[in-house]
Amino acid sequence: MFSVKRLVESNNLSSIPSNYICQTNIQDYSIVLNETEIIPTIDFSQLISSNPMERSMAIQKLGNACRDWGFFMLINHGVSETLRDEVLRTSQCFFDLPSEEKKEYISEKLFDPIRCGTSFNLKVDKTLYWRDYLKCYVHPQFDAPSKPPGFSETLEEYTTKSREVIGELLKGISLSLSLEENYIHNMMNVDSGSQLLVINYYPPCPKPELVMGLPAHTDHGLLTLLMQNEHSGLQIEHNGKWIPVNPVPNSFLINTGDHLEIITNGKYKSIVHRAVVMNKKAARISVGTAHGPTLDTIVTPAPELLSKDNPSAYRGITYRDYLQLQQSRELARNSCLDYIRI
Ligand SMILES: O=C(O)CCC(=O)C(=O)O
Ligand SMILES: [Fe+2]
Repeated sequence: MFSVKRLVESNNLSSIPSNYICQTNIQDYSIVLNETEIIPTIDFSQLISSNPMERSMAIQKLGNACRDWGFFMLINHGVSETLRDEVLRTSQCFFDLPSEEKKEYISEKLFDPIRCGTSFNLKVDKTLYWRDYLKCYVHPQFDAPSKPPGFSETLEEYTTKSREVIGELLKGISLSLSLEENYIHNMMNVDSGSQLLVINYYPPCPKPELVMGLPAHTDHGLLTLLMQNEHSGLQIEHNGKWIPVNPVPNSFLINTGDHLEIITNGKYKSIVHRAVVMNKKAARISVGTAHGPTLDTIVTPAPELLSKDNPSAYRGITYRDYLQLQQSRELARNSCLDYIRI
């Protein structure tokens, strides 16, 4: 399999092949950083609290985080550290498998249930990105590689738990918009919705400042739930600056996706983020689950949120067509949302 991990392991790399050198990366670095900015933290236990006062305050905080940041850390979510560690450990084992054993999963077909590959989309990428990936659709039907032992079972348990967490967050988000608790669930067919697991593997790099793990982009779907191993690399764009994210241990990172932006008619914007490579010695692993509607759902702004002063700003499009649109283009900060904006 064509992979950055193999490239790094097979050559004693001291220089970076020219097709990986990212032109914009270095100058981009100059706008990085303002560590004093405080990324919001949401306490999941308060969001599901039986104390109405506590819950309503948490919902308000959640709404503010979605409106002002499109990004927050989630603590006290109830997913055990053991399970998270096992996901990371078995993911490493998957990427360590000999190429022969991963061959059957190599695919660039968007709707193949299991796909592994490198960069973003080799058909359209002008520069190659310093990441290998495994993507599996885990809902409504669960699919995952049968190797290494225990991988599939661990992923099934983890992705079920992450769906439960996202389900509660979406209830809180509906309420934060003064909609009925199950509004987004019903409108987006969330219970039978699509969930895509993406495991990113960023190998060590001798000159990390020259490459990019994933360029600036937004995620499709309603919400993405992300965790990572001990190495950093995620940056989010906030008020025109790149903010490096150093997650609180054991927290999840949650970001709003394009489809939450559509249904809220732009109130909760899909956040631009990217993954830089920072490590010369160790690999970074991040595990994301993107939660969306069913593929056939036509996503439009919620009529309840529209008015004469706030007319619909997005054309309706099925989730399937949107995914196809995203895959046909380079990954870019100007998300496919530009294409459906009215
Ligand atoms: O690796 C990360 O932290 C971010 C990954 C990401 O943005 C993605 O998979 O869409
Ligand atoms: Fe992303």
